[in-house]
Amino acid sequence: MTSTLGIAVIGTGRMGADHVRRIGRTVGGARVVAVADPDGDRVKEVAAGLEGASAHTDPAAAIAAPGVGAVLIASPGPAHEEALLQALARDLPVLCEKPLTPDPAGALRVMEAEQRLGRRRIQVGFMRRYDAEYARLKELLDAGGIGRPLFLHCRHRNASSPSFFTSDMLISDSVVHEVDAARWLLGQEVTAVSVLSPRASSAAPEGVQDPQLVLLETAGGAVVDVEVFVNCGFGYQVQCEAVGEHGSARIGDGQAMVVQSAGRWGGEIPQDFTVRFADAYDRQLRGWVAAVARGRVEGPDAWDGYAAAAVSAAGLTARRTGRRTPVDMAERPPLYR
Ligand SMILES: NC(=O)C1=CN([C@@H]2O[C@H](COP(=O)(O)OP(=O)(O)OC[C@H]3O[C@@H](n4cnc5c(N)ncnc54)[C@H](O)[C@@H]3O)[C@@H](O)[C@H]2O)C=CC1
Ligand SMILES: O=C1[C@@H](O)[C@H](O)[C@@H](O)[C@H](O)[C@H]1O
Repeated sequence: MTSTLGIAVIGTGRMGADHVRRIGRTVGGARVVAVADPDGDRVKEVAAGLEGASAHTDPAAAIAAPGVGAVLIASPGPAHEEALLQALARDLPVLCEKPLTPDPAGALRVMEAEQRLGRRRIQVGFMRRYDAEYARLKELLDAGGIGRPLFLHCRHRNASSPSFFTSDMLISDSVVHEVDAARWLLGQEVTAVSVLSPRASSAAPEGVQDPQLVLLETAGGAVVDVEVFVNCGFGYQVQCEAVGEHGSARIGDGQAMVVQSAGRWGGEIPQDFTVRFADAYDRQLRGWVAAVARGRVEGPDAWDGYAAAAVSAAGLTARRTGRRTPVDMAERPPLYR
């Protein structure tokens, strides 16, 4: 007989509430048994839609609640470390939204705690790895379909940024996705970062440097450019073109349906990530639950989270100094090889 996995969801904002809905609707074999958010009204509202789930304002209490067999962390990045350490102290499997931690020092502490357990417990929510278009691009590159990759040209545009967004978060919260995608697609670590900042858009909130152009150099000699523009106004766009020695391949044009009518042609642009990456979030969650049922944790690991944080840290220095900044990366521990 298979048992149902009881999940504690930490943070019930946009992503936490979205994951709660997904667990209820599209993921079999699991249910939410506890939710936590310091915003008491919000957490009660989310719990009210769940049968038998307890609501907490203290994440530690949710993680320790009866029936919890796994933890999903969807609080803001700076709160991840504390919740991760609490979950690891109970030897629970975790799906942690990106970034694992915004800073490499925090990620190292988390990896140390996981290594003390001697087995993987953490999956990081780099959901692009579960997106059908990204998976096809990865397959093509792995098969040598366009030869040795030379460039990735990436665009990451949000219609608008939340009120708490800062210039640093364009790198540590947004470009962190491209950092992981580039490492995964190319199978190479990022070794240096440069950042160019054009005159800020008039749509950018006061004091926020938006957009930015982030350049990543990889150990294998590829170059990745990322335009990140989080107040572009027109919608959510994540595009990636790989250029290799024998060809190029591009994803993210979103042209599933092109309508021709009344002398015009066109399609729709999704307005946010919950639409563009809906299938990827589902596949990510199903994969995590299925692996946990087999006693395993798979997918992007804490090393991937650490590596992304180390690249983000170099990016923040590069932006502040205007200089190309080498990435300072620790040695990869055996658990993550
Ligand atoms: N994979 C993806 O595409 C996306 C990932 N994210 C990630 O999800 C996480 C949450 O982001 P959003 O839902 O957009 O933010 P949000 O601001 O909508 O929600 C965060 C929630 O966490 C709560 N919170 C604050 N401190 C907390 C703590 N110490 N413990 C528990 N809860 C706490 C807040 O009260 C709020 O309800 C972040 O790590 C973010 O980077 C966000 C958007 C998309
Ligand atoms: O992860 C996400 C957000 O946290 C981030 O702030 C957005 O820029 C990204 O597009 C989204 O996927």
